[in-house]
Amino acid sequence: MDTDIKLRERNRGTTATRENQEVSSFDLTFSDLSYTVGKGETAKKILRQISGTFNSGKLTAIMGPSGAGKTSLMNILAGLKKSGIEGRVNVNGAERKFKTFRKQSAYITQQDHLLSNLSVEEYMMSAAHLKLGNDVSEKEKKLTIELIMNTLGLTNSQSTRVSCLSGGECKRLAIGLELIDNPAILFLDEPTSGLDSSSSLQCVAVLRDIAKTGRTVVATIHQPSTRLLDQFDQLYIVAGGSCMYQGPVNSLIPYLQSMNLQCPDHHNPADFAIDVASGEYGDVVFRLISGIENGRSIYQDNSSTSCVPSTSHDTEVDEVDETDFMINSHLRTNKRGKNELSYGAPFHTQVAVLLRRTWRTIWREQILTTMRLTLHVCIAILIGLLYWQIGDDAHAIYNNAGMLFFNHIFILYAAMMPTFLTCK
Ligand SMILES: Nc1ncnc2c1ncn2[C@@H]1O[C@H](COP(=O)(O)OP(=O)(O)OP(=O)(O)O)[C@@H](O)[C@H]1O
Repeated sequence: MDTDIKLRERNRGTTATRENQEVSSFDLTFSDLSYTVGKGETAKKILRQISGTFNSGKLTAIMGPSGAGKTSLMNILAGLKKSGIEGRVNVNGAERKFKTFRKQSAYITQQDHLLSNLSVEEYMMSAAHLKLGNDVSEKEKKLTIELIMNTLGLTNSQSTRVSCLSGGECKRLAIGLELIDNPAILFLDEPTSGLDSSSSLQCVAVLRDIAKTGRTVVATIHQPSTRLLDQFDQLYIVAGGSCMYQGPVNSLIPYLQSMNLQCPDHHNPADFAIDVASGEYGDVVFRLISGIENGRSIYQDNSSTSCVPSTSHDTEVDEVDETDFMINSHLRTNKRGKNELSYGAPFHTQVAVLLRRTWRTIWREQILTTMRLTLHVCIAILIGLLYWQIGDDAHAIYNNAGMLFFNHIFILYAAMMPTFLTCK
């Protein structure tokens, strides 16, 4: 209760400075993007001169049948793939610069690679130390993570270890960790995979809130329910490496209707669109791709002009409520790392934070720690008995060398043991 009040007070305090906050928004456009893997006869075209626009302040879903090229597209846009690519990717109209872009954006993978023995708060704090560096005070870091946890609904679980979190909470934690250094563009690969419908809704609602703060949020998504789909602002459908639809979610059905494709009553529009993209309604995909000019246009359900060039978009950010602003204001204050291209914490801080974090995780592996302690004690007794008082005996030089060799090997393997035992 106290924390709630404090947070509200802090929030009120930051609201006063709202006018002074610079909102850096990044519109991502890509044109004639092709992606080919392999060479010569084995070459495979994954993306085919695809174009599109992902606007700031919008939550965009990339949808499509399995193998259509969604992940490839997102990896290319996030800068994770660099070879075999043709075409242009622009940020706010200027060519994307990899070094800058990697710092302006964050990529949240489908699998959360989280350390299971840390609590939510410890995890967030370690990330804050690493990402925000020494220029940001401890108090400011604490405030930042408190606000992120509050916004993502993780406050009640802040002392819970990752191993005990639900799937939805793990996903929200993964998002929270990326939010600490205030990325302007957020890519998420299937953020709802493995979550039940209510956790999926919660997760996407969080993403929607983040988008409302002026960020560009792009997520690939598989078979969303109608309710889930409604949470998204924009939809980008990939079919066989080409763009089949780009536009607002609620314009999807009118677009398909304009191509003589009638979504059956009570049918999930997302499922219908995927069926169409998979070719279940005949060879209409080509018409759909031409209709949207392979992503060069954005469809709008407007009787006079149905398609507008993808560059003429509305970048106006929706009105944000108190919660949205919490992310907006406090995270924006931490933008120095992004804009000045610094590397967050200096090397010695990184080493110290990572050592502390590793020590905690190892110590909390109770079975492992007990085993290691027992093993060390047993081996120490054994070596002590075997090589008792040989150090002063010049005749036992080979035994001395043998003991040193044995100790080195033992220390080496004992250090590797946690990796063997904890890797899955
Ligand atoms: N490096 C590669 N070498 C060969 N084929 C590849 C490579 N990368 C991707 N592909 C192929 O490209 C196609 C698109 O892959 P991608 O992962 O982008 O699809 P997707 O739409 O994300 O699928 P899913 O929804 O199943 O994850 C697939 O057929 C995949 O096998």
